[in-house]
Amino acid sequence: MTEFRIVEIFESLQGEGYNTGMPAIFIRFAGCNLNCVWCDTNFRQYTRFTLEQLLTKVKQYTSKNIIITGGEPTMVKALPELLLPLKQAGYYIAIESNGLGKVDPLIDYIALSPKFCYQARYQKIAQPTASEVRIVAENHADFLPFCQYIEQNIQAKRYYLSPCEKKGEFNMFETIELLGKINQNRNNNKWLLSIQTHKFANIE
Ligand SMILES: Nc1nc2[nH]cc(C(=O)O)c2c(=O)[nH]1
Ligand code: SF4
Ligand SMILES: [Mg+2]
Repeated sequence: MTEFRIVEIFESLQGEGYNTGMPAIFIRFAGCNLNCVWCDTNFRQYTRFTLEQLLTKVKQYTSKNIIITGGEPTMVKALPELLLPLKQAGYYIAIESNGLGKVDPLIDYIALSPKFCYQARYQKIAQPTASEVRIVAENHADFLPFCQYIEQNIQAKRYYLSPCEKKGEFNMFETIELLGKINQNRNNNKWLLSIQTHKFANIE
């Protein structure tokens, strides 16, 4: 029987990107194909859930929005087995992915966060379309060329830079400075700022 490796399930508000404030049930899957030094998620500790246990748990919450996250949820082979019954039950499903895997077509909203620290891995683009792209801002001479490369190769409605949290500090100045540079000489289709607002609101 299929088992899902789940780090946590909780109901909260989307903290990041265009849907900030949207109530949602977060399903955090274990496992990731990357190992970013500033990763804020323990994706190695998990509990096993059967499909039935997972669906029962989800239905205990009030929200009709689901955010599939991780870890890296595109690595979860059995994901379609979960997505189909969730869609049939009327849930709106969003995903948070690093963009290295293909996103299932049943997903309604795709947020991709390509990682500059693994830029060589993005030479081949697995998922060339998204609802939004969010890149964690890094202070490096090659960072903005990476953002431009992603903008050219992943077609999205919106592009964001997001401050990076290291040891409880956000590189806010660096981030807005980078935004200024990438938006120089453009009025529309600007890159936007995405903040992990849940960390300031002290919610999950
Ligand atoms: N509130 C809240 N919003 C989020 N958006 C993306 C998250 C993630 O960890 O993928 C996250 C998270 O962990 N909490
Ligand atoms: S891709 Fe995301 S979950 Fe995976 S190591 Fe990097 S920050 Fe952590
Ligand atoms: Mg998080």
